[in-house]
Amino acid sequence: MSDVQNKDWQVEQERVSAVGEEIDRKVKALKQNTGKVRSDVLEMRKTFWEDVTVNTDEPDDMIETAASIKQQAELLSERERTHKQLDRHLKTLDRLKYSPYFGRIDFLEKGEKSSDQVYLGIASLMDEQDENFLIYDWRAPISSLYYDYSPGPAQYNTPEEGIIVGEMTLKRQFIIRNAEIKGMFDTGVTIGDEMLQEVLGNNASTQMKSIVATIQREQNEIIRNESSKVLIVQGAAGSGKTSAALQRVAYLLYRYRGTLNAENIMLFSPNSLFNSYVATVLPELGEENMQQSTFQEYLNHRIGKAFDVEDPFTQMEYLLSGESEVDDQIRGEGIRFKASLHFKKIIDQYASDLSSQGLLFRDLSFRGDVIISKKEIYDYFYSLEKSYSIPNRIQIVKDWLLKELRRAVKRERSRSWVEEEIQFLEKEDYMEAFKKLQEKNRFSENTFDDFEREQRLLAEMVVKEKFKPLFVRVKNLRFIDTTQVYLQLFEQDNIIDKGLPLNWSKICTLTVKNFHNMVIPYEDATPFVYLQDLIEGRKSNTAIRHIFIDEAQDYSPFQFAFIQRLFPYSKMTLLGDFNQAIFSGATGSETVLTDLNVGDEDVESFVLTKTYRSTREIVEFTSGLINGGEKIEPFNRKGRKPVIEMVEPTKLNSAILAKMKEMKDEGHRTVAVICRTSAESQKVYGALKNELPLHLIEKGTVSYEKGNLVIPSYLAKGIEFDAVILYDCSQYKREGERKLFYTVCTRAMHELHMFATEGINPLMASVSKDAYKLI
Ligand SMILES: Nc1ncnc2c1ncn2[C@@H]1O[C@H](COP(=O)(O)OP(=O)(O)OP(=O)(O)O)[C@@H](O)[C@H]1O
Repeated sequence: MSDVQNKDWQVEQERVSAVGEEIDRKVKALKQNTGKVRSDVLEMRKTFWEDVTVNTDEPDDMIETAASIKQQAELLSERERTHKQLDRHLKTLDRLKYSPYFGRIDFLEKGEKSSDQVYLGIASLMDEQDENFLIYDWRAPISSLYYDYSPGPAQYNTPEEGIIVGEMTLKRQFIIRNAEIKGMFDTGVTIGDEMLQEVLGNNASTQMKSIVATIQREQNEIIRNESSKVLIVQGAAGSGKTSAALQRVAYLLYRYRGTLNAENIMLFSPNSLFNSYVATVLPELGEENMQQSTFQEYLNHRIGKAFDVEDPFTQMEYLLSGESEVDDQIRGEGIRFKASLHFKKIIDQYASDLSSQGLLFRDLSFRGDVIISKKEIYDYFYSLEKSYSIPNRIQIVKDWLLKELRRAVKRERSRSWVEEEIQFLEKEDYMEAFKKLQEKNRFSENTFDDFEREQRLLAEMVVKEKFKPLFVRVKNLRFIDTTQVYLQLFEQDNIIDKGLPLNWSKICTLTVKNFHNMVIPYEDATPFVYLQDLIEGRKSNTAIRHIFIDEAQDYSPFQFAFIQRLFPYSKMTLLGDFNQAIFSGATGSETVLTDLNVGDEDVESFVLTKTYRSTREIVEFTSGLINGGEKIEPFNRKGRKPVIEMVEPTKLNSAILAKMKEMKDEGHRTVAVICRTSAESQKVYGALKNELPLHLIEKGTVSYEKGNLVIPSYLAKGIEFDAVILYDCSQYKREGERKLFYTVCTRAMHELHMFATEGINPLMASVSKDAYKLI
């Protein structure tokens, strides 16, 4: 290091220490404040019931009591919120103390005499007088200079003053750990190769990390995009789509602080494992996590317990098992058809036809007798004014049915079964009836009249209790036979007559059979819920303002249209890679990335071709597997070539065991054996679990630890491992599995080792022989 560099280093270290002192001061002040709020909260929790006036004697008192409880609860929750905020702030300061910033730029604004020094960290920090920024938040407008430019002319955009032009005179990067500068580089064009090398060369983590220190220019564009309604990011495996998405959430929360909260943002992710994988990024950046769900969870929630909804993983297992080529073909055709916007249009038309005829209802029965028949409901529905929408008419029918049920309750009171039931009532029920009578002030003394009234009340109680399920059913609109209405599409010839797939009648038989077995195949779940919404009407969700769909290639055009309808006021960010469309790859259906039904003016698309996860050698191998792979640009990190090792089937398990041990000894912390199916994973796990510490990942697994893992192919998407061992790559034979094969190989950061029992698979024919080592 030269003297000048040495001096710079010293000056910067002094600044780090000075900033550390300021942080200490702020922490001290904040802790005092937090302590006060914490004791307030504890005190309030302890004395909660002393501070509310509880009196339940009279209705008026009850109202007053409720109001008092509410007021006290609001006070408590306000204090708790403040406490949470202070706590978060403290944690952020703690992180800043450890590593206050990662970058510095000197910027000379046009017309100014001296340049500003801008230090960038995960949050901003003011000096003691609260006048100057010691650290700028990485999301501040000026910080974008750091990501977008190298030294020289530069500009940035501010919401208040528009574009600010000037010159960047210095760009410096820091690696600071425990308040000590460990590395410092003045950089040129890109954001330091050195720094990226350092970050990417590390071991894989079981939790995703934030990338704020090394965000690349093209990623920054995505993170800060504010203009588009639908933003689509198509990016190669490992190009940082998920990372960009999460930093974008953090950016939006910063940019729209005060109007946009974490609850207003929703991320649809591929599975529960992925949910926990990404869960630490935002808290690490001092932000609350957005809402997260899988689309499957949403569908399950909507369809309820009446049916088993098949999940995409079961669908995948079925397709991979290749049990019957013919069944596969029919199922595949059905899946393609039901994923399409054409099918959505058919359902739209069908729903509009249902306005004049064809809706189906269920009888409402009580104790074996039909009290309102489906025919009566049908007649009532179609007697209503046709200009009312179906959902409006359904509401009117509901009100009518509730009225009819109340009438039935009255009729039923004098039936003999009621008297019998009364005999079996518990003492508490009598007491309750007695209390009610007292409340009504009608109970005078032990007269005959009183007895009569009590009997009437008891009868009403008994009947109402028995009628409860019927009321619930009507309120939940379960008098509509949605299942049968959906199945009509497949049972009546005249409803769908255009653009039908070849094996339509077989698809119909299969669909009906599944529903009768109380199973909704995954491909039917969205169309079914969509039709249900058209009939019942569903209030759109207005709370969610921004939707992120990761692994968007797994969503069909129909599913995306459905999501858009649910969240009409929401902006959308879709991130995906059509080379990893493993579900649609297996069936050849369209995905939302290939068939997006939104106006061009609303859409902005970005393509990420640089990839960061894997070593150059692994990328050279994996990009040979796909069309257009030559466009993928690996980050220059050296490693060993992927290896394909021939092995006899009987020796496969022991070879895997030896390889896992070897990888571990080489210092890899997460070593994943990726199997094609879940059945295969279970077999490997069973065979090896007593030989070394091993975790099996299944579709319900929510998190995983470092170490040795066995995981089915389709669950590995989105995550990464130090070393990947492919169980038996000879099995990936069909063209439909190319994307699956590409996806599993791209999970490896440092090592990719493939075992093969029947030689190289045909999908590898397109890969240059130089890109792997065959042993
Ligand atoms: N700018 C960056 N700086 C540092 N690391 C990065 C950067 N961009 C991406 N990475 C790293 O590259 C890896 C892949 O990133 P990520 O999972 O976000 O990619 P992806 O495009 O979603 O991948 P896939 O489609 O294969 O699931 C992660 O380890 C991530 O931390």
